[in-house]
Amino acid sequence: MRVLVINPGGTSTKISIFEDKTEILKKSITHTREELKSFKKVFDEGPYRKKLILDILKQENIDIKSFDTVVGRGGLMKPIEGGTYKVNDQMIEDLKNEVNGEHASNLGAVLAKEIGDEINVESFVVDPVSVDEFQPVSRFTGISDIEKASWLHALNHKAVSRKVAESMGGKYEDYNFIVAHLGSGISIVAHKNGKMIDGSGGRSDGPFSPERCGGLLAYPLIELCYSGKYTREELVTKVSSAAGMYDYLGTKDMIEIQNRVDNGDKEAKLVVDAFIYQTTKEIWMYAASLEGKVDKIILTGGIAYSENIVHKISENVSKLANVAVIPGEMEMEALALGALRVLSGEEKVKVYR
Ligand SMILES: Nc1ncnc2c1ncn2[C@@H]1O[C@H](COP(=O)(O)OP(=O)(O)O)[C@@H](O)[C@H]1O
Ligand SMILES: CCCC(=O)OP(=O)(O)O
Repeated sequence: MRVLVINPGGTSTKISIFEDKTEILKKSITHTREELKSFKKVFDEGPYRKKLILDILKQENIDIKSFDTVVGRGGLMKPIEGGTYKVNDQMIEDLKNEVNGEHASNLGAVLAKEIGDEINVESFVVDPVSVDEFQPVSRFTGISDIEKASWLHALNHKAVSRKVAESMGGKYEDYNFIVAHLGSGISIVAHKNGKMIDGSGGRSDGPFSPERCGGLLAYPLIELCYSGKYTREELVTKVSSAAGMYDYLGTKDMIEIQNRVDNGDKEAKLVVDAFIYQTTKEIWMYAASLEGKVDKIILTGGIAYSENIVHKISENVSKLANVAVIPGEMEMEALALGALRVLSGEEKVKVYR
């Protein structure tokens, strides 16, 4: 089976080719802010990103007709349970109408379907961002107009959990994990026997990240909204891509920030300490969702490459459970394997309605 995997992100489009479970090609196209500025909506970027993908395949002398399936990172469709879904018209319509918000991953299904349709093969998405397995009690905020919903890096969460479970000799469903995805966005989630029952994610919840705010205080936020300092659009941009480390230190690059710390920059040290403190607190908090029965804490995402941060968080949570570190992400592999599981009949494909 030859699988084309497409993963559109805020600043990149990643593609991989898998032959069965083996990745034979991986490419990442970086998009600058300037480049994407001309598109009003994420959805408008589709044709541009598609052309870049097809150009790479051409450069690599890969015939698109050679693919047996195309799989994309699923975005913000209606809340659904985890699994592999065939891309259908309803899904495309919902993504186009941004039923659950705007995010680059919304293009995953669109690009997979367009290329799949062209070569007459099925297209899929796996564990989209809108996978919502929260238990009812996790949804309360204390204000009936606002419900907490799942909006997180579900694909990588489930992929690293499956990997760690396998290394422990069991299945994802056999264990309780707390997974901290530490990337440019952060999500920290309690996984109970294969379900993400509670967690903090990309929408102003949890610790601040390299580019996003964390959980915000209601009253100061109301004051800021009505202060006239920012328009609505500016504030949305700020909390989603110009907050966190960037707002405090002017960069989202954790390697640079660590260099500053190593060179004695006290301000940078305090911000990094605050990040470690908030992340530690959040991990301990989700232990409560698992009644303290935590089989493993998993640290993943780009920041999990940082020896200093990983060491400090691991020390801070060592009384709770052992820590496994899977730096970076396993998204491309998770997408390919998700499609292969349904094509081989190992797992039933899910229908999006
Ligand atoms: N070796 C490293 N040490 C510390 N931080 C790193 C390292 N490599 C990447 N990062 C940081 O990880 C973050 C990006 O994480 P990543 O998981 O790639 O996020 P995304 O895919 O959401 O952009 C950036 O802040 C980057 O600086
Ligand atoms: C919160 C899940 C979606 C998300 O924010 O992903 P990125 O951090 O890759 O933008």
